[in-house]
Amino acid sequence: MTTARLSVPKEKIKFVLLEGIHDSAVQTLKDHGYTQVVTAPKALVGPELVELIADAHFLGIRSRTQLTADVLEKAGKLTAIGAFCIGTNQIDLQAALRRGVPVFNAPFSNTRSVAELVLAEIIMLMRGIPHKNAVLHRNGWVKSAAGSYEVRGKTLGIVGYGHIGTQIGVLAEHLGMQVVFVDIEAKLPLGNARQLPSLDALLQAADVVTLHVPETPETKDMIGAAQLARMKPGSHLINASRGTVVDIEALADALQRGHLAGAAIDVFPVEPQGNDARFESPLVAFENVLLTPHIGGSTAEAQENIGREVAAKLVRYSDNGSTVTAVNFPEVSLPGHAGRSRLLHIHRNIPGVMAQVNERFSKAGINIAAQYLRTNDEVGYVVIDVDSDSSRVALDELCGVPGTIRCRVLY
Ligand SMILES: NC(=O)c1ccc[n+]([C@@H]2O[C@H](COP(=O)([O-])OP(=O)(O)OC[C@H]3O[C@@H](n4cnc5c(N)ncnc54)[C@H](O)[C@@H]3O)[C@@H](O)[C@H]2O)c1
Ligand SMILES: O=C(O)[C@H](O)COP(=O)(O)O
Repeated sequence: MTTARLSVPKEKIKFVLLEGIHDSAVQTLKDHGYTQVVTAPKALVGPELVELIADAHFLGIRSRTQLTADVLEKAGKLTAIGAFCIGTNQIDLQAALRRGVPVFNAPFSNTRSVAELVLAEIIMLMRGIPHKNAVLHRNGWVKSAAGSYEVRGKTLGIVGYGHIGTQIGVLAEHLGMQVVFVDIEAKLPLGNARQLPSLDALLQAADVVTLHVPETPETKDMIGAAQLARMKPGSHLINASRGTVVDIEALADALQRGHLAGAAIDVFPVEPQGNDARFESPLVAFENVLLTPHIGGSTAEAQENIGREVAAKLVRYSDNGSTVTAVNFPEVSLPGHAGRSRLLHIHRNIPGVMAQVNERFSKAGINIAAQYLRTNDEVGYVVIDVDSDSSRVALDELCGVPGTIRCRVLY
């Protein structure tokens, strides 16, 4: 891979924001002097995506845009990526790291929105509302208590007790539910929640099972035919995590046989690219399934906050070099550098790079005012503050160091 020298004046830095990212992001960028912002309302794929990001310095996406190693390879100027959501499974994080591109996300801003939706779905499912609603839309009438239950006293099983799972547990207890959960980590149970030793134990105990794990190789098809068979007859499944976590054919089969009384599904193995595309799923046949178009985090509050939060992280990286909260990159927290020039150097983590940097600066007579270094297994990130009149020479020296992936001077 060739070394990228990326020192661009602010007004020439190009941001591309896809998937209808909230205007608060554009406003935040403008407030900080970044005026070249291109937006698109949906996810892009193939040549359309490659063409738009070919000269982008910063790219903002949500959960739909797939940033593979191949796509990243074609975005030679890319400096950082913002995932304006929680999940980062749509990005090849290792490929981005190897290209010296940090990835930032919004780990909390939409979690309350998901928790509120799931809480509503628990009640809707336990009262059989999806089916009753569908019947009335066909001019029918089903006034009956059969299959309708209060949630009070019932058991909610939470799979993945993180930011979303914990909030749902607390809200559900307020409704009088018993809460059990599983997680790969030992977690502090909030309220009266209890951590169970296995997924099987949870599936056998819960009246409603709700999934809140990330997409990983371990969570792929985590709920398949065998797990669905272990759920209580007449129980309900909610998935607002990732579409890959549930085997949809197996779920359709469990619903068909009447083993499950209902489900609420917000995420799907294959989702349409945008609002003009067609949605296909075997679940459309079931009136007892609440289907939503991946809108768990789609509220005005969440999207506005995410827009501001992730744009601010990109601005901070661009203005200051800070990589704090990057999900794939050595994290460096940096003070301001008023009165000095700041150089950023991203290199392969091989022996001798720092020795080379210091030797070259010493030979060129460049005084280092401050230096910060963090590494991980693959990459080193060093930030060097120098007197402004030596910044050009310093950049030339830095870019010449063997192992350099990227070097940049901040204006
Ligand atoms: N539907 C939506 O619009 C929407 C919105 C936000 C987030 N999400 C999805 O929800 C997921 C969870 O969000 P969060 O903020 O709670 O994340 P989080 O990282 O705070 O929590 C995830 C929890 O899952 C646990 N976990 C990981 N692998 C596991 C496994 N194999 N078995 C059991 N537990 C496991 C983790 O230890 C962690 O406690 C996100 O990764 C994202 O994919 C969807
Ligand atoms: O990962 C997330 O935060 C959710 O899946 C929401 O994704 P979205 O921004 O594409 O709605």
